[in-house]
Amino acid sequence: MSSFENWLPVLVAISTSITVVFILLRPPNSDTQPAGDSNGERKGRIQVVVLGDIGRSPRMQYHALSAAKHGTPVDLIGYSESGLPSSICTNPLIKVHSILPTPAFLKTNSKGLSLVLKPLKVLFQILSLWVVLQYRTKPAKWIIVQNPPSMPTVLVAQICAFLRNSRLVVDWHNFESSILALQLGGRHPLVRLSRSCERLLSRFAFAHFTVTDAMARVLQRDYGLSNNVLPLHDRPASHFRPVTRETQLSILRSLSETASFADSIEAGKSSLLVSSTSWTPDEDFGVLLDALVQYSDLAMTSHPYLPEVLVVVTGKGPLKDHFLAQIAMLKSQDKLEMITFKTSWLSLEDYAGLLAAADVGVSLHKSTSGVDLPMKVVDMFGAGLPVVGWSDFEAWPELVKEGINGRGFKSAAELQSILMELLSGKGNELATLREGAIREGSRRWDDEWDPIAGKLLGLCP
Ligand SMILES: Nc1nc2c(ncn2[C@@H]2O[C@H](COP(=O)(O)OP(=O)(O)O[C@H]3O[C@H](CO)[C@@H](O)[C@H](O)[C@@H]3O)[C@@H](O)[C@H]2O)c(=O)[nH]1
Repeated sequence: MSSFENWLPVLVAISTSITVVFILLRPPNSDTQPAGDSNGERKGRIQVVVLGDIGRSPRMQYHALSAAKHGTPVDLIGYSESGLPSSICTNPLIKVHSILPTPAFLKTNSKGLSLVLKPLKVLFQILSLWVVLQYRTKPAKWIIVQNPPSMPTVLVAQICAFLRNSRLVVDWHNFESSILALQLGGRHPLVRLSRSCERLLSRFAFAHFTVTDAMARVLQRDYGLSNNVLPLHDRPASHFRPVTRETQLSILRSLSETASFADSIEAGKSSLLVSSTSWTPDEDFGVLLDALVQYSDLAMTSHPYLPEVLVVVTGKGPLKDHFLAQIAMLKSQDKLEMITFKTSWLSLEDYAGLLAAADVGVSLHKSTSGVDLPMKVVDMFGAGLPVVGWSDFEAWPELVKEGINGRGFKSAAELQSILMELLSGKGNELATLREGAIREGSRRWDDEWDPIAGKLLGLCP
């Protein structure tokens, strides 16, 4: 495709969105009172917005729960694809508002059709988000919006905040431009356009939360943001917790993914390795497969003392089938004889239990920006699970302390040798890392949120 063709959908989307905004400028229940006025309802109301599946957006759920804990009414806005934890569903202060899902025919991969359908998809997203933010919810004092995606979410939230006199806080999980660069290359015009949009839009926000200190530095240095850039690290929620050996065994027996291995794990003949993912291109499961092929080969030949490994990968997402096909091929070639793979999507309670009962957690998150971090590692620490993760990016040491609560690797060969060290006889190193993980996980989300976000939002001293 020529670069003009690449640009066209974006230009059409931007112009269409601006047109739509002007058409809809005056919502019926608009409220132009200044933020924080005497209107009781509005005074503390917070909207938490993600253009993604709320059930798979734990950080946005945690924002909602924390604000509600301080007595604030919350509108939690996003797609309703996966089930939500009961702490959200039964909370009288949290109201979930579903954004209309994008129709399947607009999600085409065909290059020709995408010229027409991509702008339509963006337009559809703008309209459905707009309807929720402007018509189905009351004006709020604060809007916390997840970035990415920044287009069109942050743009729409920004305009709604302006029209309703709300204060916008951008919650930076990563940069949209760096995710796009993974597919298109860093010099692609769309990537540059996305970076410019992110930069421009972020200027108008009242404040910014970032998932790392390194990300805050990038916003200050490269995006020119000077005020209210607040690192707010992910921390485990209370449902992730370490459990006793007896509870681990009963969890292993109760979960269908692990039940047939429970005795063998108890006897030390098998180990349980867990990874969670959204099956996106920034996680290379090929690295794990390569490492396990080498591990299986050694366990079958020169290192017969190595245990069998049950690998449970949890999560939903686009690349899952590709990964399953790779496993089937390796199995048919007898390259994974010591390894059993299971994939699953579990209830929150079972997911937390699985992490607490496992031997090692694996993170393959490669960080497109270098300054974001995988939330799954935080879940694992909360459950007292040692982590082995891809470490070749700037922010990794902000989360994992080498040899204390986890180990980092930069290649399949390194991962294989770490797994051999940790799993052979489940030696002392694993026990040391487990103690470190429990220590690291003991600082919880509320301990982090209250003094930073709670203070900014006026909910905590
Ligand atoms: N209930 C349930 N949840 C699951 C399951 N498997 C995974 N999850 C959820 O899915 C998350 C992992 O999804 P990813 O999309 O792989 O997230 P990540 O890379 O670990 O971190 C993301 O969020 C960070 C900020 O919070 C970002 O910094 C990072 O870039 C990324 O977007 C887990 O933390 C967990 O909440 C499951 O079986 N059941």
